[in-house]
Amino acid sequence: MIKKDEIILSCDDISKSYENGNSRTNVLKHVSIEIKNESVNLIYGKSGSGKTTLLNILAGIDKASQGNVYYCGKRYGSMGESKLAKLRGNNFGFVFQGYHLIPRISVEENILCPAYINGKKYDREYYAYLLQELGINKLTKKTSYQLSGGEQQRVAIARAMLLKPKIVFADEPTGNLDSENTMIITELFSKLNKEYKTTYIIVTHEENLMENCTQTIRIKDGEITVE
Ligand SMILES: Nc1ncnc2c1ncn2[C@@H]1O[C@H](COP(=O)(O)OP(=O)(O)OP(=O)(O)O)[C@@H](O)[C@H]1O
Repeated sequence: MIKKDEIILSCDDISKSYENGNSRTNVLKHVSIEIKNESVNLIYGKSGSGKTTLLNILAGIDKASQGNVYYCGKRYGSMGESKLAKLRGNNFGFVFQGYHLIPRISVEENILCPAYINGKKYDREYYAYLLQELGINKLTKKTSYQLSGGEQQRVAIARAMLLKPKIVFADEPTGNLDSENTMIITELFSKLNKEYKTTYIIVTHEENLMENCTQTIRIKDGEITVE
């Protein structure tokens, strides 16, 4: 049991279902989770088990059919859309499945996007540090068309980290990457967790993706399972 003041994010009895004509699919069933501040959390399960749906609801970019999500004790449902967008912009970083880079602008502009969108200054030294750590400093003038999958993923990760978010939500950040790229990324996550106290919520197919993770949330057919 985590102490109340140590919980940065939680959800309480979340369910999500989709109506399709006469049929109804229950994708998440009564999910309750507590995420400790400065922790590393894996959401692990098979394809179709509901991991992405859960991640998106925790990040406030999708809505549950039932139940509540709380950031530092504040309920998403009690905030309007613009307040929730502000909360996301100020506190969250996102690594989406499939990168979601903007195609026609440069790598540098892609990485700096969160600063432009949220009207925020960024730390230039830290930006250079991210480029160095991720091995993408020679790519900044290229566009995403000119990058390999692994390079695109590392750019997407630099973008997620730029504003030193309190929580990074990462959907399969190392999916389809080779072991070298996977190591670069998980080592950076561990470093930033220690140095900048970043909390991670990572969707993965790889149960042993990171050593020293705080908790592994196992999900099967939309339900949390304890093994
Ligand atoms: N908009 C939607 N309408 C209907 N069903 C949906 C919708 N979005 C997701 N689903 C279903 O919900 C289930 C869970 O999907 P989700 O993407 O959360 O799984 P996942 O565990 O992340 O899968 P993967 O590892 O393959 O990405 C799947 O069966 C999917 O088909």
